[in-house]
Amino acid sequence: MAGLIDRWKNRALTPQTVPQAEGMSFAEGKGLSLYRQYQERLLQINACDFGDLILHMITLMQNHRDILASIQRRARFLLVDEYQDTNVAQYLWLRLLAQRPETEPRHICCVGDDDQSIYGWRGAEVGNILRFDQDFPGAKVIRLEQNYRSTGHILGAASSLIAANASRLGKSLWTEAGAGEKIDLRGLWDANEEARTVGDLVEDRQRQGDSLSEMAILVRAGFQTREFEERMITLGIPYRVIGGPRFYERAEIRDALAYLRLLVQPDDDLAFERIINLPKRGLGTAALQMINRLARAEGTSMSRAAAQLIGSEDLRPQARRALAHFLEDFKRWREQIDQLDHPSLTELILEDSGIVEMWQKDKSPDASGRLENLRELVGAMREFDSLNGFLEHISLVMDNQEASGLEKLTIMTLHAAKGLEFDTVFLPGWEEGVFPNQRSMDEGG
Ligand SMILES: Nc1ncnc2c1ncn2[C@@H]1O[C@H](COP(=O)(O)OP(=O)(O)OP(=O)(O)O)[C@@H](O)[C@H]1O
Repeated sequence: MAGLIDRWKNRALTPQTVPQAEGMSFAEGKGLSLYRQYQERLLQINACDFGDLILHMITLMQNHRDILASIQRRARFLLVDEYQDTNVAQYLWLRLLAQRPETEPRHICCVGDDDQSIYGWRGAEVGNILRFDQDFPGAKVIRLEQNYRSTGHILGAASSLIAANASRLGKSLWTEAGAGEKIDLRGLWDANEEARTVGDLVEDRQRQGDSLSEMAILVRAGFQTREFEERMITLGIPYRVIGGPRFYERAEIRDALAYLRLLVQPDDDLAFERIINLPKRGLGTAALQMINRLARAEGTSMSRAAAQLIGSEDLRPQARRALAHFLEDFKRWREQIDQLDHPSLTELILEDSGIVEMWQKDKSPDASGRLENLRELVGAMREFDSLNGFLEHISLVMDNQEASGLEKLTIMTLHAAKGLEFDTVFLPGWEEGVFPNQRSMDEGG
């Protein structure tokens, strides 16, 4: 619901202006009415959400011309960066600010690059920049075509790729930096081979005296960092993941690992505590405290204390039932250890426990990335002979504390890399469905 409302706000739609058909689109037709109630509640508690910051300004400026005029008098020079990433609401807000009376000078300067529009998925409208000279007649368009960042070969390759884009103003980049090294293009079998090859190339460059902090691996989606992280750990190359935790430190991965650890080691209290109420199964703090107290009193593990508790009357019946289910699930999964291979067993656990469903129902923007990470985890397990072997590997990986002060190789998504510069860049995973991402092909933007 939060996502839906945010998208409406990005398009400058208030509860009064959401089109009727769209208003019926959520919660069995209640979307619009929930939006209205949400706005009323915000008003009652004198609060604004992020989208309101601009939406209220638009409403205010549209309905109170005197206020608009006074703001226009104060904001005489407008400078906008990353114009290609503005959404409808920001655009309308800007138009209102910029439309000073004809008799007064208008000063607005927008910098942007239609070829770098990467935020369509959160409401950015590349159309804003494409229409700029019509929206602001008389504005002068200056093409900044000299590039200071990249060498000739890189510009050439990038320009010919982007030439295939459908909506763009078009420009021809050039540089005085010289042709530079050629782009090294290789077809490799899978991510594992990519990680090996990149690892070797990084080492080669290090031997030639290149600094690790001048090298980066850029991936399209978060789950892809895993192969590279493992390879760098094996080679002892210090690395950092920008824009998010390292793969095995991500919350959903730690959750899944806790399930697996408890599976093979029922006395692992840390794992037990992490997942006892994840996904939520009505075993809150009270139940947990009771299990904890009993475990300490008896000098036993929480799993064993929990098993005792379900035979007693101490817990509320609902919590007792939930706890019994939880323990039965684990008993059933343990019986499968010898029947199923460990990736299939993990898939089963992720499904049965409700973890997958929990993320499928989650409407936050990173939920689909978390599901991808979980799939990647199952994929990673296939490289090991047994569950124990895999878990041992993980403890080694997790132990590999981030060394501070050292030069590090950077691993990050292309989105996080915007505006940064490196001497050597590796771009793995350019394959159907990954880059471009399948979702962006299906949904556009
Ligand atoms: N006139 C110049 N002479 C030399 N170097 C320059 C010049 N202008 C920009 N640069 C260099 O080019 C790089 C990119 O500059 P800048 O960040 O201003 O570009 P940008 O177009 O705003 O980038 P983006 O598209 O990411 O917004 C920087 O390393 C900067 O130092």
